[in-house]
Amino acid sequence: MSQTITPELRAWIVQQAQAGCTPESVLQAMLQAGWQESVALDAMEAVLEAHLGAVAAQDATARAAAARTVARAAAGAHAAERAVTGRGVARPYLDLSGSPRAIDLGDRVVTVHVSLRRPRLAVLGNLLSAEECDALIQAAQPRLKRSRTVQTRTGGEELNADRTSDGMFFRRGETPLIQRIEARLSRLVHWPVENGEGLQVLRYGPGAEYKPHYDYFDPNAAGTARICERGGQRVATIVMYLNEPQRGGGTTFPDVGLEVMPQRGHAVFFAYDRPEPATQTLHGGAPVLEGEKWVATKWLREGEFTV
Ligand SMILES: O=C(O)CCC(=O)C(=O)O
Ligand SMILES: [Fe+2]
Repeated sequence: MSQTITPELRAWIVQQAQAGCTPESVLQAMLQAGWQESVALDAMEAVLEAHLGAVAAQDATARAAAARTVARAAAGAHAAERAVTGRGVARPYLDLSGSPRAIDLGDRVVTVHVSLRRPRLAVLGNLLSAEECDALIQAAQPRLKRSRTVQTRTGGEELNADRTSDGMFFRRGETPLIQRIEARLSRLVHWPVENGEGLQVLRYGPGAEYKPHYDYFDPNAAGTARICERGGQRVATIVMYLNEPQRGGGTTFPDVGLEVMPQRGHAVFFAYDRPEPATQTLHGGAPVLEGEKWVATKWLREGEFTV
């Protein structure tokens, strides 16, 4: 069957939500009708969120009650997704309900440029100031070494031919600047500072790249259990751009043909609620063609990452 969201399907989903049907039962009905699970979940979320937006634009009296019902259903769609996929736990997320152009984090107003459902991804602007970017580069520069990647085969670290950048890690909370940025990221994605790994800074020279990879640890690799003793799996990534190479160096997402261009102070957030390719979070740093590229990466774990 065709897996597109028709106007009839939209109307039916909204009707079910307004009639008080549980999101689980709506989802079950869609699965029985032959919908693929991921498409059904996307459809439910998309329709309910869009409906919520439309309701908010209508007159005030009808608005409040209808919005409450549909908001409950939209929240339920997330819950249904977690139930169906065996994920009973919270994950880092951006609050993009109502399609905001900007998110006020208290000390900074971050702009929202692109949001994607699958992979769960957002491109953000103004996450770091130019001064913060420069300060991170300055502090990282003397500590750079050829990048190593965590080796899931053994649980140790090794040089990796797929990754030709230089890198270093700050300790979590290492300096007031790092503390400020970590607290901001925590507010952005509703995730405890303690669940974050130390901030990693990478420098790519001309020709350097990071071939497409997943940030989660391969569940089938022998070393993964050991790595996950400290904080569990990785569940989300925030890549922050600290400068702008002249050409090349975008962050690519081959499953969806997306390339995010490095802009100083901007960032790409993506989340993977299970360690599976179905999350479509395969990504890489494309070769830098001219100039240098600097990024800071924050990896978020399921639980507290002990430093
Ligand atoms: O450099 C990039 O654009 C991507 C970096 C990355 O994938 C990572 O640090 O895990
Ligand atoms: Fe990565």
